[in-house]
Amino acid sequence: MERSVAVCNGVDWVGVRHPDLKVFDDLFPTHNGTTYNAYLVRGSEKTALIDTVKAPFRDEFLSKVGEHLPPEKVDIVVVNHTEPDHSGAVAALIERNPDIVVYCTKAAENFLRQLLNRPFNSHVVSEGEEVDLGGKTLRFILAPYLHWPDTMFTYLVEEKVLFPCDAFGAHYCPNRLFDDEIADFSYDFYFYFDCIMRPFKDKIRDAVAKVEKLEIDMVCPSHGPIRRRGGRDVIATYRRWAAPPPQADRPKALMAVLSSHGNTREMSEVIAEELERQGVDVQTFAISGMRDDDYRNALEEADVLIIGTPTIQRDAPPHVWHALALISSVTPKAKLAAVFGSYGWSGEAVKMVEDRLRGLKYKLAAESISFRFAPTEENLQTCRRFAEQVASTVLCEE
Ligand SMILES: Cc1cc2nc3c(=O)[nH]c(=O)nc-3n(C[C@H](O)[C@H](O)[C@H](O)COP(=O)(O)O)c2cc1C
Repeated sequence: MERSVAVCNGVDWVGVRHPDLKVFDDLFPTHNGTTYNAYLVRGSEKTALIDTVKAPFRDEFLSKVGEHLPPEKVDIVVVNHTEPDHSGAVAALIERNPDIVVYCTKAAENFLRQLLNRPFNSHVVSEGEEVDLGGKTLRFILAPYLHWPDTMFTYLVEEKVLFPCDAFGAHYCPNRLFDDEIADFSYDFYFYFDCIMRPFKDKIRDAVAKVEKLEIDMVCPSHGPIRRRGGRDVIATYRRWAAPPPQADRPKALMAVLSSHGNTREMSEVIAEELERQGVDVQTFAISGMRDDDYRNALEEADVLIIGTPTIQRDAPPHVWHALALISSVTPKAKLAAVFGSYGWSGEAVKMVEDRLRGLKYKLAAESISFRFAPTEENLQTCRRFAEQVASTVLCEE
């Protein structure tokens, strides 16, 4: 079994490696495995753990803690975030020491009640609150939605070390622990941001503003290498990746269209032309051939999302559902949408897409329109009025 690793004065890594993991949370591919990082901080009077590990790895984790002190002697376990890959061994700590105190946010305390399903001692922290372990001061920084509502960061004042849980992390399992000992892993660092953090760009900006003020020598995330060399850099990188969309002179419409026989496309062309005439820039994507990333970037700059879909097999086509599924993977600039399309006989798709957008908390900029097969001149005039209505709603929202 591996041993713990000294991080800095009074701090040891007591986490575990999971190099064989192929898919994290049954959701995200992890080509280079991951680590579940946990840290032991020892003051002259008290000892605290910062996060734990996934439950199946609890024995290895407890054995690493045991190199320093019996696990039942740990006074505090700081739960920066309750997701089971970090809180999975809290139950084992409570079993060994029912007096241990869980330091966490209010949301985390609520979540832990349902995750642990047993009584536990807790201390709900407030923004900037500190606990003195005896020459080692832990300060708590609330960072809600990075990436759950419960999240906070912990800062070790004397050593200038930030423990930001999932923020600034990476699913990457090298055989050494520190960034200055291993090869470049910037791809995995970005991939992690993209999968986990990107839907919360506004929250990232809030959290980054708080930690940028701190003196930082090291960033110790809960997954992947410890940043001994590039702590400040990763914070600046997050600031850049989470920047608000650039200011534009005219509002932007993202029009995503699928059209088997050209009927919905014909409608889209008239709608785009009218939107441009009304002062709205239009970026059109052919849904079936687009690159997801181009469309995701466009979602973060668009003032309105317009979906054009035919009805195929009494449904919207799978590519259209995929385009809708991608919305929750980013931070859309606006939650305004419109839907149109052609159909043959039953025409379910437009209404289904409209319902899905409402479920994603979008507001409709205009009443949806749909026509049978090839649009007539009259239908195309309705498309123009639809575009006028969309443009007027967008311009009012500006
Ligand atoms: C494979 C296939 C399945 C279809 N299934 C339906 C359907 O279930 N209900 C319906 O109203 N129209 C259905 N249609 C007809 C199309 O919705 C219609 O042709 C429409 O005008 C296509 O618009 P587009 O050219 O923009 O793709 C189907 C068309 C295709 C090619």
